[in-house]
Amino acid sequence: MITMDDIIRDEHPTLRTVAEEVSFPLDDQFKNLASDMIEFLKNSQDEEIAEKYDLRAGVGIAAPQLNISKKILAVHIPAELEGSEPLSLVMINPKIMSHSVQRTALQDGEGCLSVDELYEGFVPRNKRITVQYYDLDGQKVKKRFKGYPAIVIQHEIDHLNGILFYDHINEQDPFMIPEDMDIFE
Ligand SMILES: O=CN(O)C[C@@H](CC1CCCC1)C(=O)N1NCCC[C@H]1C(=O)Nc1ccccn1
Ligand code: NI
Repeated sequence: MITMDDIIRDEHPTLRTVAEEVSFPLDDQFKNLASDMIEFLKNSQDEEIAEKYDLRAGVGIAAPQLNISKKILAVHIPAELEGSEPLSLVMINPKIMSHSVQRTALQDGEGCLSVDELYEGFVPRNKRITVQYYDLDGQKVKKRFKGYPAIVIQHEIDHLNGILFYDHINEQDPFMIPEDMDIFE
């Protein structure tokens, strides 16, 4: 099972590396990795398991955070989460095909399981995105996302491109709200 010891932390070079596309048919190792990633997110959201294995609750994880520089990400947003639809999926070779001009940012900013320091400030994200990706069976999928799921997916796709959330925070005024951005409560 994946624990916090498997998650690399900032300054590790893999976090700043553009990950490689995965080829199909998918090796079993990547199928196993994908299910391990989803299992980690579920475990991290389970109070007892998280307590037992000292897991930090997470709603998304990308393979580079496990020092695997491949374009694989997992998202697991629980049904109980206020203000979001539930979402549980694995994306392989994801690409944002189009997005809204309108942007949004989480009211409390963002954190990252690979970043132990706190970076305060709004992280501007596209409000709506259309993502093309492959599922574990190699099926090509094209799907639109908005709201909290769209924010999580953008945070994870950033990891595949060596980008960390604080790269997006305005240095002069971390809490500035540009004209085209709203705050996601
Ligand atoms: O790349 C992936 N990561 O770095 C894990 C991150 C991904 C999210 C950060 C902002 C958008 C995606 C993550 O999940 N967090 N960031 C650090 C600590 C908190 C934790 C979190 O938001 N947890 C959570 C939220 C709601 C319900 C349950 N748990
Ligand atoms: Ni992260």
